Amino acid sequence: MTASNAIKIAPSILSADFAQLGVDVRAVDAAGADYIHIDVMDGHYVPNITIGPDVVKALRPHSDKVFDVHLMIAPVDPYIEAFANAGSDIITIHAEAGPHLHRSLQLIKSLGKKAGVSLNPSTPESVIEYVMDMVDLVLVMTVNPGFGGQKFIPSQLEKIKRIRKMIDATGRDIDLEVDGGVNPEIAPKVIEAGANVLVAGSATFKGGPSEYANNIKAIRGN
Ligand SMILES: O=C(CO)[C@@H](O)[C@H](O)COP(=O)(O)O
Ligand SMILES: [Co+2]
Repeated sequence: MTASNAIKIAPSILSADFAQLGVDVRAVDAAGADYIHIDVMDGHYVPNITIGPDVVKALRPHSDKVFDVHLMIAPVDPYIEAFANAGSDIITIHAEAGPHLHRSLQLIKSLGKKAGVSLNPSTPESVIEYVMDMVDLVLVMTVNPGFGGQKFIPSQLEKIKRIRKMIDATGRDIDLEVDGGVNPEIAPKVIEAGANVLVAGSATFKGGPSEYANNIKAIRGN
């Protein structure tokens, strides 16, 4: 395995202590996180409300790690620039949320950010066929979006395998990220299927700050 396809762990701060998010971002950074996964929910596209661009901006000075911003917003286009300006490195949108996927990806790229597309468990991989030349990351949701702490949906392993083939066929360095219910037992299965970025919320933050490094190590499998 080369450095470019080494496994990356992206703690989802949805499971952090919201009363001291900056402290928890520093803690997972120091504990070995590769990306900081930030779940943005609008109470419309998903049945939960989390954080906005001002919070991303406030967190930015707390870590130099990649800010992997997962936007669960519809329509998402009016908010992309604010999240870019807030310090996002990767901006991931849901395939159906733009509402025009190609246009949304063009916007993200025009702002100089890496662009990701997220697929819900019921969304087929065919929706990304004609935008593969624009994406830097494909996110496979292995739970329905909206909440942390849900159970991994095994049917998504086949989708991960198919997307790995689509990515390899491009010859480009595109992250294949898996999000939802990932823990040390599930991690080897999604890696085997072809994922290289593992989001983990509850499995990273369980047990409190003294456990973050052990938890990340256990998910990474070393
Ligand atoms: O985007 C989402 C949920 O919509 C995720 O990022 C979850 O927050 C991951 O949490 P765990 O399933 O790992 O607890
Ligand atoms: Co997420």
